[in-house]
Amino acid sequence: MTRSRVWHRAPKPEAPSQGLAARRAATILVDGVLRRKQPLDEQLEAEGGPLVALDARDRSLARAIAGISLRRIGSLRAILDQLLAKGLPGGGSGPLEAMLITGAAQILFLDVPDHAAVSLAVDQAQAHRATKPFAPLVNAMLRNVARQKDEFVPILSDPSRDVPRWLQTRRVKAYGADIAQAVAAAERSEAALDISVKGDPGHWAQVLGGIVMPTGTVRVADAGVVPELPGFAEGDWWVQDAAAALPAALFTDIAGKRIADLCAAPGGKTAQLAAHGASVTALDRSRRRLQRLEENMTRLGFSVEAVAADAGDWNGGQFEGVLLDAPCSATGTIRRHPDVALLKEEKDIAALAGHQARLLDAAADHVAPGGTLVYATCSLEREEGEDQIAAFLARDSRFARRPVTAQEVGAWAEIVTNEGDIRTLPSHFPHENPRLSGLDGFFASRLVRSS
Ligand SMILES: C[S@@+](CC[C@H](N)C(=O)[O-])C[C@H]1O[C@@H](n2cnc3c(N)ncnc32)[C@H](O)[C@@H]1O
Repeated sequence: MTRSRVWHRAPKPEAPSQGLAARRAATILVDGVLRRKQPLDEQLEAEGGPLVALDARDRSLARAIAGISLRRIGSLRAILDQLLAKGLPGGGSGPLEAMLITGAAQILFLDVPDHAAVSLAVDQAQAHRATKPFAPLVNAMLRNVARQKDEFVPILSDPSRDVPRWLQTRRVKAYGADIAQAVAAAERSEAALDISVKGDPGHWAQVLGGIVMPTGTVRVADAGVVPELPGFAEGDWWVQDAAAALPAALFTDIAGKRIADLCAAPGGKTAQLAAHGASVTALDRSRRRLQRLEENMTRLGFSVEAVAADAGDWNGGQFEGVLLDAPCSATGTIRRHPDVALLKEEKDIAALAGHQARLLDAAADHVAPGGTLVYATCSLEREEGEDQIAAFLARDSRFARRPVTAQEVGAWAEIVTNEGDIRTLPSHFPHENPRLSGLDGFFASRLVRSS
């Protein structure tokens, strides 16, 4: 039987007695998302977080295990369900489910010997009071996963299994069944490192071993540790998904103009505006995130005005350009943040859309007559994109769309809608190397104020 498995690169495995710390950390991360509903990035950035005591190699292994476990959680749960006729004992006491999920993920998707994955999961179960009684079950289950790999091919080959049902249903409704399935398939691959560069993209593609995308983003597969790459410390480039680089690029001739970036941190789009010579006021409600923006601007050598304020009630006056990269469900970024699929709920969409509408109205008042307003979200939900702009244009007659043309985005017609907005999908930019494929799902619209 042909295997449909894709091996994800993990650091070379060690002897089974080693590597327990990395497995334990991965289990804590996955358990944090599943039971405590804590975002992965928040756990990774937290003081004293699970990776703190690990060396670089174990950190990278723990991240790889947690990442693939969350990315393929629907398939992994289906396989465990098939093996566990009566469900998880005790409804899954403590981190039992996370131990099984991370163990099975190593067996099915990572280049880790089966016996190491099984025995390290059993060691973890034995070391934890809540799971100790179930150590024999962990052993039996994971041995069965290893033994029956080929029987799971039908489960593993349906990408929609890894998308929560409510989200898949919405996608089918918004984009049709084929595109929804292509998006789910694209989300199975880990995203590449995308960077925006100050200088010549061709030069940096050569230095970093990457490719140049139609819009000038440099894309690198398997880049390694970002701060150690050439040009990072020197401030020659910054990390930014190719789709995330599109909204700020919709402002034209901004050298010397005043632009307000209203939801700015950590500053990817602020950096683009500054790189094009704009005088940028970067606003964010979160002081912690604004501090990161300031650190990023210092590294890049850009001088911007950073303001900690709520964009909904800020009295900052008028600008020639306003960018509103609004807080959103982030359902376009699941390739990069697989935990989003597990942490968001359908009811969040309407609440976020209401918040975005209020921010959009506030942003509109900061645009001087003749000025440009760019609205963007990294969501695939129409309520946060196309519908939001349709409703705004219907209620604010001062604004009209200035349609984006394919020429403005590297002749990439696929990402421009009939109305002249940008709509990218994770299934865009297919490449023979899956690690170089895909885009974050973004929406962006460019509006101009007449009076
Ligand atoms: C999508 S992120 C921005 C990403 C950023 N534009 C970039 O390119 O790096 C949204 C940001 O909006 C901020 N935010 C959320 N609600 C806000 C509000 N009412 N006023 C100002 N900032 C807000 C969040 O703190 C978060 O940093």
